[in-house]
Amino acid sequence: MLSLRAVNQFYGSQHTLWNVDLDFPQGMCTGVVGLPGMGKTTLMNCIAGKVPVESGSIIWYEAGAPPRDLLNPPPEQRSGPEIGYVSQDRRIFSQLTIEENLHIAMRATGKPNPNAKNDVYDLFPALYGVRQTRANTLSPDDQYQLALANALVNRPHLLILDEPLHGAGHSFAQKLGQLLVRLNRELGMTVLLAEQQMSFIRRVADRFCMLYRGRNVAQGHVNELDDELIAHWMSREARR
Ligand SMILES: Nc1ncnc2c1ncn2[C@@H]1O[C@H](COP(=O)(O)OP(=O)(O)OP(=O)(O)O)[C@@H](O)[C@H]1O
Repeated sequence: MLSLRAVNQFYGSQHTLWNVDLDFPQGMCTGVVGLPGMGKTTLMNCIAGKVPVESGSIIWYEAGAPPRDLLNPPPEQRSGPEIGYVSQDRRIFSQLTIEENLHIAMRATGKPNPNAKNDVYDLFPALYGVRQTRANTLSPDDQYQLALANALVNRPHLLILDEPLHGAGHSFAQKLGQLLVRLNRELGMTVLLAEQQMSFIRRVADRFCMLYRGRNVAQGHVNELDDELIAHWMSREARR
Protein backbone atom coordinates (compact mmCIF):
# COMPACT_ATOMS: atom_id res chain seq x y z
CA MET A 1 0.00 0.00 0.00
CA LEU A 2 1.09 3.54 -0.69
CA SER A 3 0.29 5.78 2.23
CA LEU A 4 0.42 9.57 2.26
CA ARG A 5 0.14 11.49 5.50
CA ALA A 6 -0.19 15.24 5.90
CA VAL A 7 1.54 15.93 2.60
CA ASN A 8 2.05 19.64 1.89
CA GLN A 9 3.55 21.03 -1.28
CA PHE A 10 4.39 24.55 -2.43
CA TYR A 11 5.33 26.11 -5.77
CA GLY A 12 7.26 29.09 -4.43
CA SER A 13 4.79 30.81 -2.10
CA GLN A 14 1.75 29.02 -3.59
CA HIS A 15 0.49 26.35 -1.19
CA THR A 16 -0.68 23.65 -3.64
CA LEU A 17 -1.29 20.46 -1.64
CA TRP A 18 -2.78 20.82 1.83
CA ASN A 19 -2.31 18.09 4.44
CA VAL A 20 -3.17 15.33 1.99
CA ASP A 21 -3.88 11.98 3.71
CA LEU A 22 -4.42 9.13 1.25
CA ASP A 23 -4.07 5.36 1.09
CA PHE A 24 -3.66 3.61 -2.26
CA PRO A 25 -4.17 -0.12 -1.65
CA GLN A 26 -1.71 -2.49 -3.26
CA GLY A 27 -2.84 -4.24 -6.43
CA MET A 28 -5.74 -1.86 -6.95
CA CYS A 29 -6.40 0.88 -9.45
CA THR A 30 -7.24 4.24 -7.88
CA GLY A 31 -8.70 7.05 -9.96
CA VAL A 32 -7.51 10.51 -8.90
CA VAL A 33 -10.23 12.95 -9.91
CA GLY A 34 -10.87 16.69 -9.67
CA LEU A 35 -11.36 19.73 -11.83
CA PRO A 36 -8.37 21.09 -13.79
CA GLY A 37 -5.88 22.87 -11.54
CA MET A 38 -6.93 21.06 -8.33
CA GLY A 39 -3.54 19.38 -7.85
CA LYS A 40 -3.76 15.94 -9.48
CA THR A 41 -0.52 16.25 -11.45
CA THR A 42 1.24 17.78 -8.47
CA LEU A 43 0.16 14.86 -6.32
CA MET A 44 1.46 12.36 -8.89
CA ASN A 45 4.72 14.29 -9.18
CA CYS A 46 5.18 14.28 -5.40
CA ILE A 47 4.70 10.50 -5.28
CA ALA A 48 7.08 9.98 -8.21
CA GLY A 49 9.68 12.25 -6.57
CA LYS A 50 9.56 14.80 -9.38
CA VAL A 51 8.71 17.81 -7.22
CA PRO A 52 9.89 18.44 -3.66
CA VAL A 53 7.44 17.91 -0.80
CA GLU A 54 7.45 20.53 1.95
CA SER A 55 6.24 18.26 4.78
CA GLY A 56 4.47 14.98 5.48
CA SER A 57 5.29 11.39 4.59
CA ILE A 58 4.91 9.07 1.61
CA ILE A 59 5.49 5.44 2.60
CA TRP A 60 5.33 2.29 0.49
CA TYR A 61 4.23 -0.83 2.41
CA GLU A 62 4.61 -4.26 0.82
CA ALA A 63 4.00 -7.66 2.39
CA GLY A 64 7.23 -9.30 3.52
CA ALA A 65 9.35 -6.16 3.14
CA PRO A 66 10.14 -3.27 5.48
CA PRO A 67 8.22 -0.02 4.86
CA ARG A 68 9.98 2.25 2.37
CA ASP A 69 10.05 5.97 2.91
CA LEU A 70 9.82 7.45 -0.60
CA LEU A 71 10.67 10.98 0.52
CA ASN A 72 13.81 10.14 2.48
CA PRO A 73 14.99 6.74 1.28
CA PRO A 74 18.02 5.33 3.07
CA PRO A 75 20.88 4.68 0.60
CA GLU A 76 20.22 0.92 0.33
CA GLN A 77 16.61 1.58 -0.73
CA ARG A 78 17.24 4.09 -3.47
CA SER A 79 16.25 1.70 -6.21
CA GLY A 80 12.79 0.78 -5.00
CA PRO A 81 9.94 0.43 -5.30
CA GLU A 82 9.96 0.77 -9.07
CA ILE A 83 7.58 3.48 -10.20
CA GLY A 84 6.46 3.64 -13.82
CA TYR A 85 5.22 7.10 -14.71
CA VAL A 86 3.58 8.32 -17.90
CA SER A 87 3.20 12.08 -17.64
CA GLN A 88 0.70 14.22 -19.53
CA ASP A 89 3.32 15.01 -22.17
CA ARG A 90 3.99 11.28 -22.77
CA ARG A 91 7.73 11.74 -23.05
CA ILE A 92 9.46 9.43 -25.54
CA PHE A 93 12.64 9.73 -27.60
CA SER A 94 10.92 10.57 -30.86
CA GLN A 95 14.04 10.36 -33.05
CA LEU A 96 14.88 6.86 -31.78
CA THR A 97 13.30 3.55 -32.69
CA ILE A 98 10.92 1.67 -30.44
CA GLU A 99 13.69 -0.84 -29.63
CA GLU A 100 16.04 1.99 -28.68
CA ASN A 101 13.39 3.64 -26.52
CA LEU A 102 12.80 0.41 -24.62
CA HIS A 103 16.53 -0.21 -24.31
CA ILE A 104 17.07 3.20 -22.70
CA ALA A 105 14.08 2.73 -20.36
CA MET A 106 15.44 -0.68 -19.35
CA ARG A 107 18.92 0.65 -18.63
CA ALA A 108 17.54 3.54 -16.57
CA THR A 109 17.12 1.41 -13.45
CA GLY A 110 20.66 0.06 -13.62
CA LYS A 111 19.49 -3.58 -13.37
CA PRO A 112 18.09 -4.50 -16.76
CA ASN A 113 16.15 -7.75 -17.04
CA PRO A 114 16.89 -9.60 -20.32
CA ASN A 115 13.28 -10.84 -20.60
CA ALA A 116 11.78 -7.44 -20.02
CA LYS A 117 11.40 -6.44 -23.66
CA ASN A 118 9.61 -9.66 -24.55
CA ASP A 119 7.21 -9.15 -21.65
CA VAL A 120 6.44 -5.67 -22.92
CA TYR A 121 5.94 -6.81 -26.51
CA ASP A 122 3.55 -9.40 -25.14
CA LEU A 123 1.50 -6.54 -23.68
CA PHE A 124 1.85 -4.39 -26.83
CA PRO A 125 1.99 -6.75 -29.81
CA ALA A 126 1.38 -3.87 -32.23
CA LEU A 127 4.72 -2.32 -31.24
CA TYR A 128 6.67 -5.51 -31.96
CA GLY A 129 5.92 -5.41 -35.70
CA VAL A 130 7.29 -1.87 -35.98
CA ARG A 131 10.07 -2.12 -33.42
CA GLN A 132 12.78 -0.78 -35.80
CA THR A 133 10.64 2.23 -36.66
CA ARG A 134 11.34 5.71 -35.32
CA ALA A 135 8.91 6.75 -32.63
CA ASN A 136 7.98 9.99 -34.39
CA THR A 137 6.39 8.02 -37.25
CA LEU A 138 3.90 6.33 -34.91
CA SER A 139 0.30 7.51 -34.51
CA PRO A 140 -0.44 9.48 -31.30
CA ASP A 141 -2.14 6.41 -29.80
CA ASP A 142 0.87 4.20 -30.60
CA GLN A 143 3.20 6.86 -29.19
CA TYR A 144 1.20 6.65 -25.98
CA GLN A 145 1.55 2.87 -26.04
CA LEU A 146 5.31 3.32 -26.38
CA ALA A 147 5.40 5.75 -23.43
CA LEU A 148 3.44 3.17 -21.46
CA ALA A 149 5.73 0.36 -22.63
CA ASN A 150 8.76 2.43 -21.49
CA ALA A 151 7.11 2.84 -18.10
CA LEU A 152 6.33 -0.88 -17.83
CA VAL A 153 9.57 -2.35 -19.10
CA ASN A 154 10.98 -2.70 -15.60
CA ARG A 155 7.79 -4.23 -14.20
CA PRO A 156 7.08 -1.37 -11.77
CA HIS A 157 5.26 -2.01 -8.51
CA LEU A 158 3.41 1.23 -8.98
CA LEU A 159 2.18 2.63 -12.29
CA ILE A 160 1.15 6.30 -12.47
CA LEU A 161 -0.76 7.60 -15.49
CA ASP A 162 -1.58 11.29 -15.76
CA GLU A 163 -4.57 11.96 -18.05
CA PRO A 164 -3.92 9.07 -20.45
CA LEU A 165 -7.05 9.76 -22.50
CA HIS A 166 -6.19 13.38 -23.22
CA GLY A 167 -6.73 13.72 -26.99
CA ALA A 168 -7.35 9.98 -27.41
CA GLY A 169 -10.16 8.36 -29.34
CA HIS A 170 -12.76 5.82 -28.25
CA SER A 171 -10.89 2.77 -29.52
CA PHE A 172 -7.75 3.76 -27.62
CA ALA A 173 -9.81 4.18 -24.44
CA GLN A 174 -11.13 0.64 -24.95
CA LYS A 175 -7.63 -0.76 -25.47
CA LEU A 176 -6.16 1.09 -22.51
CA GLY A 177 -9.04 0.02 -20.29
CA GLN A 178 -8.42 -3.64 -21.12
CA LEU A 179 -4.70 -3.27 -20.56
CA LEU A 180 -5.16 -1.59 -17.18
CA VAL A 181 -7.53 -4.30 -16.03
CA ARG A 182 -4.94 -6.90 -17.08
CA LEU A 183 -2.05 -5.13 -15.32
CA ASN A 184 -4.12 -4.63 -12.29
CA ARG A 185 -6.04 -7.87 -11.88
CA GLU A 186 -3.62 -10.35 -13.52
CA LEU A 187 -0.26 -8.88 -12.54
CA GLY A 188 -1.32 -7.24 -9.29
CA MET A 189 0.16 -3.89 -10.22
CA THR A 190 -0.91 -0.87 -8.18
CA VAL A 191 -2.17 1.83 -10.52
CA LEU A 192 -2.85 5.54 -9.95
CA LEU A 193 -4.83 7.14 -12.70
CA ALA A 194 -5.60 10.85 -13.00
CA GLU A 195 -8.36 11.23 -15.54
CA GLN A 196 -11.21 13.61 -16.35
CA GLN A 197 -13.41 10.97 -17.99
CA MET A 198 -15.57 9.63 -15.18
CA SER A 199 -16.93 6.80 -17.32
CA PHE A 200 -13.37 5.52 -17.76
CA ILE A 201 -12.61 5.81 -14.05
CA ARG A 202 -15.81 3.95 -13.24
CA ARG A 203 -14.93 1.21 -15.71
CA VAL A 204 -11.32 0.53 -14.75
CA ALA A 205 -10.76 1.82 -11.21
CA ASP A 206 -11.47 0.01 -7.96
CA ARG A 207 -11.24 3.13 -5.84
CA PHE A 208 -11.15 6.89 -6.22
CA CYS A 209 -9.91 9.95 -4.43
CA MET A 210 -11.04 13.48 -5.17
CA LEU A 211 -8.98 16.65 -4.93
CA TYR A 212 -10.42 20.12 -4.52
CA ARG A 213 -8.02 23.07 -4.40
CA GLY A 214 -5.21 20.81 -3.25
CA ARG A 215 -7.21 19.10 -0.52
CA ASN A 216 -8.36 15.50 -0.52
CA VAL A 217 -12.11 15.91 -0.05
CA ALA A 218 -13.38 12.36 -0.70
CA GLN A 219 -12.14 8.84 -1.23
CA GLY A 220 -13.65 5.37 -1.33
CA HIS A 221 -14.87 2.55 -3.52
CA VAL A 222 -15.50 3.64 -7.09
CA ASN A 223 -19.24 2.85 -6.65
CA GLU A 224 -19.35 5.77 -4.21
CA LEU A 225 -18.24 8.17 -6.93
CA ASP A 226 -21.81 9.21 -7.60
CA ASP A 227 -23.36 12.13 -9.46
CA GLU A 228 -24.08 14.03 -6.24
CA LEU A 229 -20.42 13.96 -5.20
CA ILE A 230 -19.31 14.97 -8.67
CA ALA A 231 -21.83 17.83 -8.81
CA HIS A 232 -20.70 19.04 -5.38
CA TRP A 233 -16.96 19.09 -6.05
CA MET A 234 -16.61 19.18 -9.82
CA SER A 235 -19.32 21.54 -11.09
CA ARG A 236 -18.94 25.14 -12.21
CA GLU A 237 -20.26 26.23 -8.79
CA ALA A 238 -17.58 24.18 -7.06
CA ARG A 239 -14.91 26.09 -8.96
CA ARG A 240 -15.86 29.43 -7.31
N1 LIG B 1 5.43 24.06 -12.12
C1 LIG B 1 4.51 24.82 -11.54
N2 LIG B 1 4.84 26.02 -11.02
C2 LIG B 1 3.92 26.81 -10.41
N3 LIG B 1 2.62 26.46 -10.25
C3 LIG B 1 2.24 25.28 -10.76
C4 LIG B 1 3.16 24.40 -11.42
N4 LIG B 1 2.49 23.28 -11.80
C5 LIG B 1 1.21 23.46 -11.40
N5 LIG B 1 1.07 24.66 -10.78
C6 LIG B 1 -0.18 25.18 -10.17
O1 LIG B 1 -0.56 24.25 -9.15
C7 LIG B 1 -1.98 24.09 -9.13
C8 LIG B 1 -2.30 22.61 -9.34
O2 LIG B 1 -1.90 22.24 -10.67
P1 LIG B 1 -1.92 20.75 -11.18
O3 LIG B 1 -1.33 20.75 -12.56
O4 LIG B 1 -1.29 19.88 -10.17
O5 LIG B 1 -3.49 20.46 -11.26
P2 LIG B 1 -4.27 19.34 -12.06
O6 LIG B 1 -5.44 18.98 -11.21
O7 LIG B 1 -3.34 18.26 -12.46
O8 LIG B 1 -4.77 20.12 -13.35
P3 LIG B 1 -4.95 19.57 -14.85
O9 LIG B 1 -6.12 18.63 -14.81
O10 LIG B 1 -5.20 20.83 -15.62
O11 LIG B 1 -3.66 18.91 -15.23
C9 LIG B 1 -2.53 24.99 -10.23
O12 LIG B 1 -2.90 26.20 -9.62
C10 LIG B 1 -1.35 25.21 -11.15
O13 LIG B 1 -1.43 26.44 -11.82
